[in-house]
Amino acid sequence: MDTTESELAPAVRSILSAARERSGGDERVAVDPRSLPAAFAAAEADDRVPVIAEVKPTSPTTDGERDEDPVALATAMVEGGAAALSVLTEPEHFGGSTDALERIREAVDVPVLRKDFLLHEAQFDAVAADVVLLIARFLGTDLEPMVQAARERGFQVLVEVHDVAELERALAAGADVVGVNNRDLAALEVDLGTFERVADSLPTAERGSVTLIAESGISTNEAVARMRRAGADALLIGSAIMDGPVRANTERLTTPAAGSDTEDTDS
Ligand SMILES: O=C(O)c1ccccc1NCC(=O)[C@H](O)[C@H](O)COP(=O)(O)O
Repeated sequence: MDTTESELAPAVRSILSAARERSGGDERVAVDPRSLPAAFAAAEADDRVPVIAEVKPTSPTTDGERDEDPVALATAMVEGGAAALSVLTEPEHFGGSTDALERIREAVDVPVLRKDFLLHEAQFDAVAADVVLLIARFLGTDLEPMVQAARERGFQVLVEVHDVAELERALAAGADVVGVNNRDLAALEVDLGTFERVADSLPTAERGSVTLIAESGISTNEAVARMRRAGADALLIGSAIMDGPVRANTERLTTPAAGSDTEDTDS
């Protein structure tokens, strides 16, 4: 891990400590994944903003917990126009489960991202998904072998970064889908300028071959437009969809806003 443990918010230290202890599956998983880039292209062709809607029952920065059936939430997100889904499988801090992911993936036909804090290869074998998340900040020199181990099982890989140095490490590890998290996992503060700065540093040679996803803190159509102007091929949105009626929230954020060039005031 690049960041020293003491720099992290206490909640994140607790998440990592639990993640280190979590076991994997008994048998090696082999996946025939639904294509994430194809799902984004299909959304664009249908005039929808490509959004990965996140089933996130709770989190360290959320008050309360949504206890509805995760399959009902996921289905409503797809009905609202989500191109893909992200499902938290972290149980202790996000209220997620591998069982929920399994049931959601059976119920929908869009790609499903497993959102978790994966630190060991065996943890890939806990459940099949179309995409797995690997967080550059927490994997250090293990990033490249973890990317390879995920691909050997058939998973597509979303490598999450937060700054330009992590973007360089992600590209060196062979990432072709990169998520830029606007949430600083050390301080848990959100700044939409993070995506703008990191996307701007993507080398010209990589622009056609890397799918860029803006993650976290996106709650308005103005923020959606701002991330798209900065080069986001897709957006990962959790709280703004989970906070209220998920179908209507997804519909609002996947529908390009009239006047999307208005100045955004989100920080
Ligand atoms: O969301 C949190 O509170 C959180 C706390 C500590 C570590 C990670 C956290 N979130 C992970 C995520 O990346 C988000 O769930 C995801 O990007 C969606 O963000 P948002 O739209 O802001 O819910």
